[in-house]
Amino acid sequence: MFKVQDELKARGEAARARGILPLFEEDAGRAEAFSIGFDGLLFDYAKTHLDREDRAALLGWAEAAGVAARRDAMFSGARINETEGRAVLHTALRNLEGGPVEVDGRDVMPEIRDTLERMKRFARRVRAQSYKGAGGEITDVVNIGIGGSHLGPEMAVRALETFRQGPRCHFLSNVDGADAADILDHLDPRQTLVIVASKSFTTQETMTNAATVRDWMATAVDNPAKQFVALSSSKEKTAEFGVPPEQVFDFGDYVGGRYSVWGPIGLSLMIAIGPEAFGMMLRGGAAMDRHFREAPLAENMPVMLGLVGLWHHQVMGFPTRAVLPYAQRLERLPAYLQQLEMESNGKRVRMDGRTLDLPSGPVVWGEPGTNGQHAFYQLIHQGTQVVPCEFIVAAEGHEPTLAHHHRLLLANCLAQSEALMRGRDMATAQALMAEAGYEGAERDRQAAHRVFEGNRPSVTLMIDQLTPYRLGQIIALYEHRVFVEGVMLGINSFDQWGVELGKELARALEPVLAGEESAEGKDGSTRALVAYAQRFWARER
Ligand SMILES: O=P(O)(O)OC[C@H]1O[C@H](O)[C@H](O)[C@@H](O)[C@@H]1O
Repeated sequence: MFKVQDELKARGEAARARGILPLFEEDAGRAEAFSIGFDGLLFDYAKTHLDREDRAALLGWAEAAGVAARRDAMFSGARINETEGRAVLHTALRNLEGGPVEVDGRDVMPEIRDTLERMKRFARRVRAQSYKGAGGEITDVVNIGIGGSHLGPEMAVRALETFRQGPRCHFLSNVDGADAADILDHLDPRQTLVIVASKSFTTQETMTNAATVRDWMATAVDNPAKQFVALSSSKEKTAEFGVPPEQVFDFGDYVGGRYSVWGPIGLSLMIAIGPEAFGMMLRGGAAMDRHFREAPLAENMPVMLGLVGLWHHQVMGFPTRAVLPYAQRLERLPAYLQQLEMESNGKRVRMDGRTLDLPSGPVVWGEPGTNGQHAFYQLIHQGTQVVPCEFIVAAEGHEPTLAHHHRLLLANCLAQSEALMRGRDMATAQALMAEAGYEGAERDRQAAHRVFEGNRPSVTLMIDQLTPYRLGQIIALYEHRVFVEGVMLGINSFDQWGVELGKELARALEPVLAGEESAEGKDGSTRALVAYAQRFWARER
């Protein structure tokens, strides 16, 4: 195993001491050498501590970890999700111009194409208003799902609002009745199409919400199941629920939940933006797949984004990373990436069963700029923790009459990465305070608060404009980045055993809360919290 602890740790320390800005002075070609342009995207990682030798060392690690071979195994349909015994083929969902993809000798492309055609036909009918609810045309679509069956379509529908001509889409996910109440409150059941999105069709939150929405619909519609669509891997369970088979869109177990927006789980998106625009998103994803498979590692965008991630978290020891889209319509991208990255790489055991000897994936968080600037950027600029930032911004917006807004947005984005890198030293701060009339010790005290350490790394992903194609590229870029980091850490990015224990305990606690089972055996804290709720309920009744 390549010893990152040794060579790279030493490199990380040297890089920290050296800083970022001097690298631009030493290397006039740095901006070009530390960026990758591909098919309309510009990924700039020049504002990091990496120099050419550090990068070569990271690439050495990628080679030693067998990233290329593992990537090829994934695309080939091998069962690389070893803890669940599954192939990992979300890429096949967008392989529409490619050749066959086989799992155990069976080509999965015909079933993928067939389902996509059925989705298109259905989406067209809803959009053309030839598919009708009990009260006429469908004005609203409610997608019921959680995790991977929620975040992808919700994020993408919001991102592509400019392209929406179809009915309004709502996303019901939380088992909190408030979520259902707030969404249903504004809708007419006779004109609402309900999509139950659940790969397993057993997820407690989704099935509870689906039953509630079916009851709500039954108050106004004779046959509510007719206005239900199911997206799932389990045809038996969708039949049990009563969804007509022609309204069930299924997919293979080789599509993981958090990678599933490209197929049936994306139906609400397809209804919103239309099959053609949805197809453009698939094309964008496929273009990134080709790049990931073909570009040499050093010029490979997902590989380099992954290496920068590992450099920041595993080598430099920065505990989190912020995703900061300067695009209001990408407001759900950080939440989407939280699942993609943290559910994929937040693990402490390697594929071979050994405990990781490096930190696993970082905490990922973020909010759109410029809003974040007026909230948490204080910590990013002057806090004691370094937060590597990932900026995403388009050169142009979709509001031609508001182009001046967009220039301000872009100026703010670029200013932040510059400020993080440059900082402001004590001498400059002192001069500013002297100008403001402070003197002596008071000048220095005031100046200390206005110092910015600088040397804080960021990367910027720049696009021309946020379109379905670009969104497809961006999602696939992040999917492959997560893959690269997972392979290099030796972990399985495609299972999620860590979510199971809480589910089991919740199932056991419900009857305890209901008073049907005793709280005996529970810890004192849990017993006290149960007792508080029960006392409250007793008083209410
Ligand atoms: O699509 P479903 O089977 O309903 O699963 C929904 C979600 O719940 C699971 O517990 C996992 O944490 C997610 O990876 C998954 O996307």
